[in-house]
Parts: sequence; C-alpha cells; structure tokens
Amino acid sequence: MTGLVVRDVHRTDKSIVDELGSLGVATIHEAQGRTGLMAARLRPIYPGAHVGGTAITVSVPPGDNWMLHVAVEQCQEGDILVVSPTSPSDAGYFGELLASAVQVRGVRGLVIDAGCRDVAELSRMGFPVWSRAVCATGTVKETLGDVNLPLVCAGQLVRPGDVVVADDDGVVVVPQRAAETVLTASKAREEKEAASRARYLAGELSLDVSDMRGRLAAKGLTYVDGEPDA
Ligand SMILES: O=C([O-])CC(=O)C(=O)O
Ligand SMILES: [Mg+2]
Repeated sequence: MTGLVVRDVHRTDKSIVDELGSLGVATIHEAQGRTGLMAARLRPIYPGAHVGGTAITVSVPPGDNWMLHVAVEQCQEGDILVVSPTSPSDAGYFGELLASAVQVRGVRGLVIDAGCRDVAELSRMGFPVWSRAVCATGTVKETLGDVNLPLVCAGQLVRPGDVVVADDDGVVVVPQRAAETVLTASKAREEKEAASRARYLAGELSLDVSDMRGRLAAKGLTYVDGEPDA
C-alpha cells in the first residue's frame, strides 16, 4: 500500500493514564504478567525522565520523517508519540524543532525505534525521548506512511490510544482494554513492595520475608561447615 492513512484515536481515560504514569515501568511490566516491555535498546536521552501518556502511533519509512509532521496535527495534551520505521534506521528523525511543535500541543515525550538528534536542546527543553540511537544524520520528506494504525515498536504491539509509560528502566505499553486492571494490579504490587522494603530495612532477610527457605530445602540446598565433599 502506498497511500497514507491517518486515523482518529480513542484514548484511554486520562485519570487512569496519569495514575499509571506515576508508577514505575518495572512495576507495571511485572503487574501485567511480565508483558508489554519494549526492547532494552530504547534508552532515554537524559536520566530521570518519567512520563505516561496515550500513544499516537507513526509508521515511517527508513530515513524519512514526513509522517512525523503529519502526526503533529493529531497530537493532544497527554499524548506520547510512538514511532517505528518499516526497516531499521538510526537516522535522526526528530530534534528540537519537532519537539517544540509537539511540546506546545502538550505531548509528553517521544518513543522511537530509530534515532533522534539535538539532544542538548531536548534536554534543556525537558522534552524526554527514548530512542535506539542518537544520530545527527538527517531525514527526507518523500514517502508516505501511516499515523494511528496499530504498529510494532521495539518488539511490542502498540495501538493508538494505548497507555505508554517510560522511565530510566525502559518503556512499557499497557493495552487500553487492560489499563484499569493493570493499574489496580500495579498499585497492589507497590503496596507489597513497600511492606517488603520496610522489613528489609528492619534487618529481616528476603529468604524469610518471601518464605524461600522451604523451597530452597526442597530443591536440595544444604549448608555445610568447612569444605564441601568433593
Ligand atoms: O528537522 C528535522 O528533520 C529533525 C530535527 O533536527 C528537528 O526536529 O529539529
Ligand atoms: Mg534539529
């Protein structure tokens, strides 16, 4: 297909998105059954960024950022741009100019399985990007792609309007239909970890806090004095 598709988005409820966005990527990933995590090659361009938002998906040809300009018009407050090239590319698709254009529209960040550039300016602007490369190579505006169709980005299926949360640990996608359930499970996990943390800080061993001793013994772990038998 050579034609361009720009589709309307039905976004996840904002209060759920914002609550998920306040939780860590590792927590959410665990709470949704260790699913949804994008490949570890996506790294933040500066440390400490932590955002949650609704996905605007952009499928782009290698070395061509035209569809990003088309996508800007579709963005609303609370969105995160999720960009994936149809073939691998490290080119610098996105920089401070495009960031200016989307930041005024309330976009919270960019996730791109390709390159970005102008990272000093992006850092100064406080516009977070998770990318597979930082690369000054420019891109052209020649070939159409798609905006707001489901796509695969860094190994994960992302549908427009899904929840995307990103922090120093990586990027996780929460499908819109599961968002409320995953939020509940994530909050429960946070509470459980808070209780464990308090016990660790009080000097208890994780072996006891998590009842591991019986399972270790069942596996045959033995404690010996001196040298183990050869
Ligand atoms: O202009 C581009 O193609 C990408 C860029 O550097 C910017 O957005 O500032
Ligand atoms: Mg630039």
